[in-house]
Amino acid sequence: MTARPLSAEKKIRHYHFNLQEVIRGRPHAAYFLPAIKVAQFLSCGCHVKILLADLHGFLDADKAPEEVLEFRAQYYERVIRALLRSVGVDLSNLEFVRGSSYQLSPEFSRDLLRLSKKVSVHGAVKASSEIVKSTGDPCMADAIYPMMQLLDEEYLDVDAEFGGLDQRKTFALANDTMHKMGFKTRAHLMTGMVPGLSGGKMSSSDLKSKIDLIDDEATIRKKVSKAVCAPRTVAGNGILAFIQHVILPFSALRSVDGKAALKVVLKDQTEPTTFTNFQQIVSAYESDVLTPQIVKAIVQKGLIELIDPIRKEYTEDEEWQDIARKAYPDLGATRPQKE
Ligand SMILES: N[C@@H](Cc1ccc(O)cc1)C(=O)O
Repeated sequence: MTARPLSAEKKIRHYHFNLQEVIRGRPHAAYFLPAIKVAQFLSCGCHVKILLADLHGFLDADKAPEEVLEFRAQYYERVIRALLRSVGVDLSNLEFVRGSSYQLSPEFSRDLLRLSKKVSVHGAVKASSEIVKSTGDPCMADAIYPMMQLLDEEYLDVDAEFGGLDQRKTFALANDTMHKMGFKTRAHLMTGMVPGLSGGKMSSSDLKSKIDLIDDEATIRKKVSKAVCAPRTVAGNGILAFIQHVILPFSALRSVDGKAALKVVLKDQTEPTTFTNFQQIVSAYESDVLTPQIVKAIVQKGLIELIDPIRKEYTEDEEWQDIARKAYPDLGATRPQKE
């Protein structure tokens, strides 16, 4: 998807997207991926609603204990705003909605009961199987979770829902079920699951390798330099994936003509080469003129550029730091994290 604005006629229709965030671990650098997508939606003239799914976070095998939900929601909202500001996009068409702000209403409860008569227990558990952390025997929460996610589309009044590929079973359930409730069936947009910077899925529980959005320059450099990045190998390479999904689209969002451009000095060269798409980068990497050292340096520079304004905002904002302490009491979240 390019960052080119939609035609004026389409703009008036105002698309709604819903980017969901379960309040799990602390947001980290992988969040730039959906942030870039949201930035692209916004720059195309869409109206974006970000659902801070606090009650879902609670339902999901105690990922977020009830007493921290409010603070995590506040922390997420600040981080995501700062993240999008750092990408440099106009936020006037962006809205945050707290799940608990409507999911506890009598109307929602009644719809949930209605929906429970239209979905089989097996179907509901299957729908959430790639999302909730299974603890063996599925509990009722695992079944309630996807049903609430379906109703969210209706209650948020969106035209489309955007999420990772891991949402596909819930999206399939929505396709099969929404019409049975007299609700319209929404479009579902999915991004692939991208390898993390250290290889494997980037996870907020992997504290050592994950790059926090308030890490300082030295820490970012160190973590990126430790990342696994096999020469000539593109598959499973988190550094290249980050260039593909964040650095290149970020450059496109920044440019006047909406086109990506990445200037790089290749091995044994003195003049920079400009890459305009990922395929060119893949070819250069496979032939080793673009080396692991060079691509790591690209990611270090890009991350520092993106994270710097977020960390500055955080360090200057005592209220935010206080929220962080309450949201993540175990992490000593007062200062930008060092290893
Ligand atoms: N299931 C989503 C979170 C979510 C919750 C409620 C929704 O309505 C949408 C999405 C996830 O795993 O991140």
